[in-house]
Amino acid sequence: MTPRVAVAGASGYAGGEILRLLTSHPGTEIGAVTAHRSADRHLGDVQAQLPGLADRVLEETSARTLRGHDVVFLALPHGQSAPLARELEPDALVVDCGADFRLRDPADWKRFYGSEHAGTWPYGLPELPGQRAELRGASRIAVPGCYPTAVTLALFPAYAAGLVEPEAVVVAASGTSGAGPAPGQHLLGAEVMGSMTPYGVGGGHRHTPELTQNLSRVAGERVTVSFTPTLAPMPRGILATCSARLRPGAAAGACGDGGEEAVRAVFEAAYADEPFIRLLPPGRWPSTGAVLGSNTVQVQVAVDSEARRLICVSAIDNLTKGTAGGAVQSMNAALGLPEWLGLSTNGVAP
Ligand SMILES: NC(=O)C1=CN([C@@H]2O[C@H](COP(=O)(O)OP(=O)(O)OC[C@H]3O[C@@H](n4cnc5c(N)ncnc54)[C@H](OP(=O)(O)O)[C@@H]3O)[C@@H](O)[C@H]2O)C=CC1
Ligand SMILES: CC(=O)N[C@@H](CCC(=O)OP(=O)(O)O)C(=O)O
Repeated sequence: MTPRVAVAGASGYAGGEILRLLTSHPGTEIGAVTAHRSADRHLGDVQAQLPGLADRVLEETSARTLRGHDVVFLALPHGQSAPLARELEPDALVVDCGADFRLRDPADWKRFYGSEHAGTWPYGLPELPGQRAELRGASRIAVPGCYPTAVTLALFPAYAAGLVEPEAVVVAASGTSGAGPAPGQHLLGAEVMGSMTPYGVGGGHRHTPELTQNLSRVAGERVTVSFTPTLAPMPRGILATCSARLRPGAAAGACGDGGEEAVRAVFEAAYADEPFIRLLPPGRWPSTGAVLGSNTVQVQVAVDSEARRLICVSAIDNLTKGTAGGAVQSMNAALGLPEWLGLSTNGVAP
């Protein structure tokens, strides 16, 4: 039987992107679409890019409207998912795009989100080593933050192979849709266009513990991450530039003749069976424009022999692979469907 899918937060950026993907998903049927302030409005009033669903009426977001579905996507502000999820059927698949269930350490949650920790769900990043087994048949999934998706997928092969020291430095630029449509002064077009600025500098961004959690798990030891996010004057996309010092043994090989090929071979092997990760040919670099609207992750790696550092660069669309695409991919994995169903590797360019 075709799974019936509800989308909570259907009036938002992430909810709208989930619906865009589900309209081309051959294995699901769209059920309730819900919202908060936009409840009772037509979807066409708030998501003009979805003409096929324009006549659907947004219902209020509540357990009553979401129950009775096989799959429920929650695309709500942080903190709203946990109380709602408790009221949903235990055997429905609930996929949360918010942060409520991503972190394992309650102290991390308290420090970065300020409230009580609601728990930890299987993490919706199928490419993370060992994660597919955890997702298959799962009834609750926590979709990663957009920066953690871009950074973890760029760096995990280096940590899995023991190539680098457990201290990474990441500078990542994101399009403004990553912040949602909240009318903060700093997101006005006049403030954002033609200008770039960092934020959350000095370990203050809430994705820092998520990055540490992911990379430490792969490395088998605690990995610290110095993470600096940057707001870029574009609607969508994340470009993450990640680096880590090569371990002395690895550096000797990686910085010598043919070393970069050996490093590439590690990444090629790690990504070999991944439908959405593309290690670019030597000399080509990831660009956000090339992955727009797709579930693709572009990656490139280089060895800086002088600094003895490994550089890994990735590009994703924050709303597709960084949220809604990752959510649909994880749903597919949980339901035992091909992971690529409803998801494209082709971007929209120029
Ligand atoms: N934007 C991105 O790139 C990413 C977002 N996410 C996560 O996805 C979630 C949604 O983000 P995004 O779509 O950007 O945010 P939006 O602000 O665009 O959408 C939020 C949605 O939640 C609804 N909503 C607002 N307040 C409440 C409330 N109190 N109770 C129930 N529903 C409410 C809104 O309804 P209405 O508009 O009708 O009031 C809207 O549908 C967040 O947790 C975010 O962190 C994750 C990764 C990346
Ligand atoms: C540009 C921008 O503001 N981006 C958001 C990240 C959005 C996201 O993926 O994260 P969550 O799901 O954890 O909110 C931020 O830095 O807060």
